[in-house]
Amino acid sequence: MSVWAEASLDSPTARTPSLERSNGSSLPDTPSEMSSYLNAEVYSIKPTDAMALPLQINTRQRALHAPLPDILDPNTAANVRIRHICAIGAGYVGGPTAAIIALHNSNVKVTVIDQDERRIKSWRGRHLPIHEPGLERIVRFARDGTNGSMDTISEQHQDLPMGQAQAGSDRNPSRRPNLFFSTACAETIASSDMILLAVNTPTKMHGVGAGRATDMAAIEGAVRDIALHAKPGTLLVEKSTVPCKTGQLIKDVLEAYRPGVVFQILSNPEFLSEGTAVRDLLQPDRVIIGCESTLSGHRAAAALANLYAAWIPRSNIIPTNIWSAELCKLAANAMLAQRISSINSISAVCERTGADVNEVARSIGMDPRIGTQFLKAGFGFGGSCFRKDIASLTYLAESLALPEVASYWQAVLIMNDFQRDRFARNVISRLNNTLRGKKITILGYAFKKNTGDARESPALDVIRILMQEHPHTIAIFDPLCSESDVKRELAVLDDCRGLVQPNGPIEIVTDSYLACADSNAILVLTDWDMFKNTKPATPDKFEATELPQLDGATPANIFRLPHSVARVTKPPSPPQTPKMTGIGTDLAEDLMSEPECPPSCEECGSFGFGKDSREIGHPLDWHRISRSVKEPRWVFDGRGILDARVMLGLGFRLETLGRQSMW
Ligand SMILES: NC(=O)c1ccc[n+]([C@@H]2O[C@H](COP(=O)([O-])OP(=O)(O)OC[C@H]3O[C@@H](n4cnc5c(N)ncnc54)[C@H](O)[C@@H]3O)[C@@H](O)[C@H]2O)c1
Ligand SMILES: O=c1ccn([C@@H]2O[C@H](COP(=O)(O)OP(=O)(O)O[C@H]3O[C@H](CO)[C@@H](O)[C@H](O)[C@H]3O)[C@@H](O)[C@H]2O)c(=O)[nH]1
Repeated sequence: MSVWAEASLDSPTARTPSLERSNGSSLPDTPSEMSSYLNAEVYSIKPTDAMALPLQINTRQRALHAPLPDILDPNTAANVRIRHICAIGAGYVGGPTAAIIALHNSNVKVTVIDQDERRIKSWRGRHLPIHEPGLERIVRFARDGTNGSMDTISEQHQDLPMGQAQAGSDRNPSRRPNLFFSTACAETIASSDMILLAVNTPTKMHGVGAGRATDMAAIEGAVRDIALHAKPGTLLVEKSTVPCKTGQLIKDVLEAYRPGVVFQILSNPEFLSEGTAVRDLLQPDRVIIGCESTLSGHRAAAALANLYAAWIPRSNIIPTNIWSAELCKLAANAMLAQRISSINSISAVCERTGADVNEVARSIGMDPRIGTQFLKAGFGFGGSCFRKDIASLTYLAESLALPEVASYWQAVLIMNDFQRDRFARNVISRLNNTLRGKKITILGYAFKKNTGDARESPALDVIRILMQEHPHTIAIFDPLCSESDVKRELAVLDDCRGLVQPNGPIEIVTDSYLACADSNAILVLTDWDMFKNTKPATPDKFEATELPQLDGATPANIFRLPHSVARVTKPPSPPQTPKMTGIGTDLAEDLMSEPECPPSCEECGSFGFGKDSREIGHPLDWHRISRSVKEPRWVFDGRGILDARVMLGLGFRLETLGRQSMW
């Protein structure tokens, strides 16, 4: 271990001795060998190694370089010039993160690369591949530029320290594009000073650790590309959620493919939630930066901190060591999911006792030690993160010979499955234990509102269980999920081949009223505001967003206020006319024109992304639906969003998780 601690990382050309491998063997050559190496190696950490290493480095380095410069001091990175940043992975993290960094650092070029040509084409065009409230305007701003009356900020303030360029003016400047999307991976990597790793890290589906371990293939591929093409001294930032100790693996892979060349590795986990990604990125609770305890480690971390400091108070930036940074992401997700499973377990008790889970959640949430968030009972959490990150944590714990820790977190997933199963089985039970000849309507496929992400939707498992009862039709309506995405997800059901073909039992319907017509039961599976039968406090917004208001910021200057001027205040209640992501209409008018779509563009008129945003936000008329469904008008509320009295008044039989039946 001391080999690494002693590495002279302060010279960009110095050879970095790699960590000693426990079995003493050389690194594998082929990608598949490398993949198994990554998975075997990451979990072969001895508990003593995992805990002692940062301490050893700290102790050693304190002796070598005491005191190390402050990461939060802007001058610490004075000799680190970041002119070009590359984000690998144009997904839910890479795209929005790059866009916000570009927006706030107009003197830095930011290029997002991906091997998926379709995705890159979408990012370059009018139909972004992911939907996030407010994102489109920000991408337009940074990607296309504006044609205001002033010279570009980058021309005017070229010698200002990074991140301070925007603060200088209170007029609308013109702005050259500084956000790019490309499939030219090698060239982009080669010209970058900093690389953000934002590739997918799903659960391994086969082989060692299948179903639990993290599949490191995408990380490995990206790191190999970096090793082959990046300049010596390039800063590598882990944005992906990875198992603890991945920084060490990355170092080993780099050393294997590019022996002797030094790269600095930072861990900077992303905490954004889908549906609120723009708000989360603009005003994160904290930014964690894990680095090595060396002079160059601190300089690298300070360079990253300077980028964030363009819009985030330095007090919200938390420096730490790499392993803590990696682990805190898994731990945060596990604890959030654990709260949901906890309240869901209580919901089952409520149904049998007559208690109301909403009342219980409200009462316990008022204890400030517990807090109100993530206590909404429902038919289980979904999304691409919680399940796989808890699986990764349990696998890590097992690998560290901590079976009790593993089974503790495993219970969170078991409770989630239990909740989903009992919701689906209750539907079948209420419909007399048979779905033959019946139509079931599913309102909402996305795992949560305000996103079109169809991955890991808990709806899929409900559909799987319902399909075993051979319903005549399952009609699915979601205001934002695209038909092709839902079909792709449904295709993973083992017994689902052909089910979504014409005349198959599963229909994806673009009209909510058609989806509900003649239905024997309506299942509300996403908490879209449009499904609610009460007036939502904040309606679903698409182009408009729920961004917090900033004191002293007009819509036009909100992005140019230095954070010291912009004080965060609570959003006004009731909400004002929604702002267009904070970029005022005057700036919006200055936006350079968007690329045109070809006349044959399928997305221009398609369901999902092409849909008119005003139509999406239009609330459902439950009265109209009550007249078109079959008696006895069953509604199963999997998200606890429907007002029972209103539904009963319309003649529905409402079943809500965590409450006794209402009919
Ligand atoms: N989705 C979220 O809300 C969220 C939030 C925080 C953290 N994360 C984490 O961030 C990471 C990315 O998540 P995501 O949802 O953005 O994933 P994603 O699947 O949407 O995007 C990943 C992209 O990386 C690309 N890619 C993979 N290997 C590549 C390579 N070698 N070169 C170029 N491109 C490559 C893929 O083609 C894909 O487009 C994951 O580790 C995830 O756990 C996700
Ligand atoms: O009280 C609650 C809160 C959420 N959910 C469900 O939990 C799932 C996840 O919701 P949320 O956490 O809001 O969305 P994600 O986009 O999955 O974000 C989580 O996962 C991301 C990826 O790691 C992290 O960055 C975020 O911090 C973390 O909140 C969804 O199905 C929600 O419906 C509930 O059932 N009850």
